[in-house]
Amino acid sequence: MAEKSFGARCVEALERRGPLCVGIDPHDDSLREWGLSVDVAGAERFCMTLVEALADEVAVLKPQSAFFERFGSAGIALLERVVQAARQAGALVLLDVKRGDIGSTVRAYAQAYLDPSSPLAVDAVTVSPFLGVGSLRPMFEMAEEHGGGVFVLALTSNAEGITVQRARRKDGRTVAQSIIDEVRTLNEEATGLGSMGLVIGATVGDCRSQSMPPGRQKTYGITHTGISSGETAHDLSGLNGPILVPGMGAQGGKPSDLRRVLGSATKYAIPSYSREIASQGPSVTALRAAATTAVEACREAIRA
Ligand SMILES: O=c1ccn([C@@H]2O[C@H](COP(=O)(O)O)[C@@H](O)[C@H]2O)c(=O)[nH]1
Repeated sequence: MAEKSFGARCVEALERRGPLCVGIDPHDDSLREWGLSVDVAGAERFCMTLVEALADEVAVLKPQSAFFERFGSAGIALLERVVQAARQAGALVLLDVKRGDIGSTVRAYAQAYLDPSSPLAVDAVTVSPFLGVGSLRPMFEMAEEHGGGVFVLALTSNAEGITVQRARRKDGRTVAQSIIDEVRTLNEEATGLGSMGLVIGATVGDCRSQSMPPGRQKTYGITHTGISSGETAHDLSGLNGPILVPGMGAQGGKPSDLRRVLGSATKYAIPSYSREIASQGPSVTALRAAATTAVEACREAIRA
């Protein structure tokens, strides 16, 4: 049993370091922009420079597993080194790996990422709920047991997600809302912030805001079918979990979107930038300055 839950560690990190996650995505283009070779050696230089610049200042670092997996076993070995270096320097590491499968297989994924004895153990992972949130139970259990966190995709930042995530169920809720509701239930017993989070892109529609005029609120009832494409009207009240907010920067999301998309749940938002911050490298000083600018803008937007 871990000493502290991921929720508690997340609160501490966000309070001490500010609301920011920086993605470690060794894209071909990013490697070239830094004058690096598009291979494991180039990716290693890229990732370790980001770790050197940011791991002792930024609350959460988020390696994107795909960019490592593409190099085969050498890429996975690099991912292990990056995770270890980032955690040693004090950042929480959220592995963006979006796993999901039948429960018995999810258990193996949970062992891979959330069992502290695994070579690839991280603080938290992203998971895909599209085989049913219930199929992810072994991941939630492993997280509870070892103080890990799980971020469930609900409203992703890409436009293609809309057709699936905003589809309406027979009970009138969107698929996304039903995922949000299941994650809310998982956090019900938590003392302090729960460890089960959501992924909600900065580019999605407005949440169901308590500050909306009453006349407008009515249109967001669960049986309503006329929500425009700009309003997902998701209800995050009582979630009591952290929310990873990708889509910031390169995909067009801005700090001023946080309130619109998350409403009062903005308190535990973790806005996430990958390419935009990396584009300021390879200078360590410039990377730090970019992270400082981003965290200050997000902090200000969350406070507003
Ligand atoms: O809804 C989602 C979920 C995950 N991502 C991931 O975040 C980064 C975004 O990179 P940028 O360079 O900041 O656009 C990337 O790893 C995605 O796989 C997301 O974009 N949207």
